[in-house]
Amino acid sequence: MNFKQYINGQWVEPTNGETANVFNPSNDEVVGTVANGNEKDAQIALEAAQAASKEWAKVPARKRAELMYAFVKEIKASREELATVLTKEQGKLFKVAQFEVDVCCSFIEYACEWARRIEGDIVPSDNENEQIWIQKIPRGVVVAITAWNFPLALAGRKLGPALVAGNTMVLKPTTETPMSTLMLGELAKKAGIPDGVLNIVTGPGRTLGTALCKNEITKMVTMTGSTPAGQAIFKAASENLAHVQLELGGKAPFIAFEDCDIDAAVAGALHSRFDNCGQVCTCNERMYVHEAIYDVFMEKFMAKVKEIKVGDPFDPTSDMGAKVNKSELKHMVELVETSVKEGATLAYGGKTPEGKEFEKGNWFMPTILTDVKQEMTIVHEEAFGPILPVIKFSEFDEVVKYANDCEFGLAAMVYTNDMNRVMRLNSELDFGEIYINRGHGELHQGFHNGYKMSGTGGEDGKYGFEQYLEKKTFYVRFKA
Ligand SMILES: NC(=O)C1=CN([C@@H]2O[C@H](COP(=O)(O)OP(=O)(O)OC[C@H]3O[C@@H](n4cnc5c(N)ncnc54)[C@H](OP(=O)(O)O)[C@@H]3O)[C@@H](O)[C@H]2O)C=CC1
Ligand SMILES: O=C(O)[C@@H](O)[C@@H]1OC[C@H](O)[C@H]1O
Repeated sequence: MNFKQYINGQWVEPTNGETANVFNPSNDEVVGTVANGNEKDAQIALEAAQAASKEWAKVPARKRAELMYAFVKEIKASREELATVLTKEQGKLFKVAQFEVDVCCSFIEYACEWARRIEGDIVPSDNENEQIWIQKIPRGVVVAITAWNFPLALAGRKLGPALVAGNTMVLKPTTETPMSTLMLGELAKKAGIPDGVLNIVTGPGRTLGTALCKNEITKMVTMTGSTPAGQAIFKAASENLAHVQLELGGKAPFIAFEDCDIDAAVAGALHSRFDNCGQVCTCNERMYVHEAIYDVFMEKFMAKVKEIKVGDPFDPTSDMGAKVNKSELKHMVELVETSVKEGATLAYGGKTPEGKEFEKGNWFMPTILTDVKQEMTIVHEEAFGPILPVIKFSEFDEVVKYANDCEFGLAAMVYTNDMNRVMRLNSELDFGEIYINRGHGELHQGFHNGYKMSGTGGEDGKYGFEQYLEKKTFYVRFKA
């Protein structure tokens, strides 16, 4: 598969004629090429989005939603092809890739439900014969930049609300996993989305991405990815004070109190760490288990970890695929080495599985570290992979202090049946998204909101949709 830039409803060569290879994380094979675009491509795509923005904003929201439902229909019709490409470029289990296509669709469908809820206000004035009208209008051109862990779902999460709200978009997927996102271009065209409303370009974030963010045409930037990249984007977008929505890194604590349902907590801890090979921003990145249940909990948990089958993502019996690239794999090895040097015990995994099938690709075993201390690197640095440090705790105040001792503040997971404790945790845990008695997994009608270095703005739900709208206030005086 070889892709060009999708601009103004056409597939066009990058201005520099350069291409980049896309590699299969499971076997290192080249699965396709994409445009390795630059600043010039960014300008061309932004001008196309700008040219389409006035007409698209005039389309009644309900009609926009009808076109987006038609887009969803086209995506659903290509579910198997999209999921196959997604697995080949990202390495995720095929069944997870199929689910991700469904999630991309449900993000867009959720946004369509807001089409007839774009409501402003008429506010009484302090002056006689005057009214105040606060109107909700589209921002204009939105730049969306996505990460490699859920490229298709993240695309739907952003283009859905942006386009339903009446904006046009330039979408830049990561160079790691761009192909399934590029396929959305053809499907949007088939659905009747007007040319220029959705443009999809590929190229390095530091060059093409930065050019998109700092351009005066850009009225909003929505990005999902690492904190350092998010900070760079924040700076670039500040040149024209574009509105910025950043979903960044995380280091979610998972806390099992002495009164928890141990089997439920074990199940929640397991999937919250190893889903998508641990490459989810809300993953269980550090686990705190109360001393009273530690032995029985860890016996059950380790038994389940050892059952995890790493393997071919197209094999329905596989439980976990490969890491997305070599540098991520190297990061896994380094984190384990550092942890052991700092005094942790490698209780399981910590290396590439044995076997011929693992000689190529970026394979890493589910890894458990015990005898971990709060001050160790692994408790603070995001792994974003299948490594879990475990700490035994005794007191409530101690574990809350540990949980909050983190530069990130995205998600936290807690298992307890003590309502008083839940209410205290609600006020004392410094995270934007807290799961009580269940593992991670946000819903569209929630609000995916990172505190501290996990981001700014938040997305999803009512508050996420609102960010794709600008307000315009009229003071209207009339003759009585
Ligand atoms: N909070 C959340 O919801 C999520 C957070 N993440 C975080 O993202 C990280 C992993 O994803 P990963 O893709 O490696 O993240 P990166 O931050 O490396 O890249 C994310 C996107 O940003 C682009 N980018 C990078 N630097 C810049 C820049 N200076 N200006 C403009 N765009 C830029 C990248 O382009 P390119 O790579 O093509 O150069 C890519 O499209 C992890 O830290 C994880 O925690 C991931 C998913 C969800
Ligand atoms: O960004 C993430 O890692 C999560 O928010 C993930 O992205 C899309 C999925 O729906 C979420 O689980």
